[in-house]
Parts: sequence; structure tokens; C-alpha cells
Amino acid sequence: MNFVAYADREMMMLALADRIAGELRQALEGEGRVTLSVPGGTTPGPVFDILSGVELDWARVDVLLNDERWVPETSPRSNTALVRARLLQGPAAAAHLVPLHAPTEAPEAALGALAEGVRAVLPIRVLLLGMGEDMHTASLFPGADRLAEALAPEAPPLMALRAEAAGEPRITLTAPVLRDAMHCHILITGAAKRAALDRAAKLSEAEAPVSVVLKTATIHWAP
Ligand SMILES: O=C(O)[C@H](O)[C@@H](O)[C@H](O)[C@H](O)COP(=O)(O)O
Repeated sequence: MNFVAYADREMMMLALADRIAGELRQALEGEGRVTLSVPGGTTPGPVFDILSGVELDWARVDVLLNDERWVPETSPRSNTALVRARLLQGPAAAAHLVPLHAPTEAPEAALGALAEGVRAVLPIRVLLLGMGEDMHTASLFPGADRLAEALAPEAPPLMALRAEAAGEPRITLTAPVLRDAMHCHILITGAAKRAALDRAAKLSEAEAPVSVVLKTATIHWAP
């Protein structure tokens, strides 16, 4: 795995945003539209803040979340709300957000329509992922009810699954879609996640789902 350790978080967020912007800019030179996939959670906000101000042809960028928690957009746990508030601002407001949530009670009721939107923007050109201390990435949680299906090479791009650690039901991109991304970055902070990542390298995909991308990803870490 390609591991980059930064002296502090601020430097990491700046360097990572710059790298992502460069990859998008280069892709936009050769492609009509490009897809950027991003995580929710508590870590990526500062990268979004920086990236949103970058001058790019954002109108040709499709922004796709890695995963979504099945909560309304008014919830503080909504990844869609986070992306709207922190990434789709300034110049980046011109980007197109691919919906990963709909106001149905269960995710399964909306899965077909959402999956159609996802399929239309694959493959992912630039993939930014987070990771939990339990070694989940996107919403591929160890012990999730349908994890084996989501890790399989023939998995559909988007699946709904449930896991105790996840809280609410989740909708997530699956392993083949993550693996197919042209550029893959994992953003982690703190000693516990660094230790988890080292453990993941020695475990199976079912035990440590983040390992599906460890070969292709650049890991960005700061204390
Ligand atoms: O919706 C989510 O929960 C995420 O997309 C998830 O995969 C996240 O990246 C990790 O859980 C890390 O989350 P933190 O950054 O909050 O630690």
C-alpha cells in the first residue's frame, strides 16, 4: 500500500485537495464528464472546504457519495447534507450531485432508481474514501447482513445493507465499483485508525472490508 504520513491535519487536507483537483483537472482535459466519489462522516469536511474553492470546470463533474445513511437530509447524520454544505459551494456548486437518498422508509424501495443514476456516472475517476476503526469503508461494515454479496466480483454497483455498528440502514457502493476507480485515496487521522489500517493489511476482506482497495489506494494519514 502507498502510505503518506503528514506532519499535521491541515497540511494533509491542503495536499489532498490539491491532488484531487489535479486529477480532476487532468481527467477533464480528455473526458466530457468525470466522476468524483466522496465519503461522508466527520473527517473530510476540511478537504471539501478547500476543494469547493478550486477553479475547475465543475459543471462537468458528477459528485457521488461513497455511501449514505438512510436518514432525511435534515438529519445531522446525512452525508448528502454534508456534501451540499461543504463541497457544493462556491465554484463547486456547479457540479452535479448524484442522488443517493430518497424519502422512502426503507432504502430498498428507492434502490432501483438510485442505482440507475449511479450506473450512468461509472466508472469513478477520483475516489476519496474514509475508514472506521472497525476497518469499514463506504458502508461495507464487518458483520453487515449482505457484506459477502457486496464484496463479490459480480455485485451490483449499489446495495442496501444493515450492520449493528452502522446505526441506521445504509446504501453503499460495492467492492467492484471501488476497485475500478482510476485514482483512489483513503483519508484517515489518529493513531487508532493507523493501527487499524495495519491490521487490515493482514486480514480477509470480510474481516477488514477496507482491504478491497488497499492495493490500489494511496493512504493519507495525519496524527
Ligand atoms: O457515511 C459514512 O459513515 C462514511 O462514508 C464512512 O465510510 C466513513 O468514511 C467512515 O465511517 C469514517 O468516518 P469518520 O470520518 O466520521 O471517522
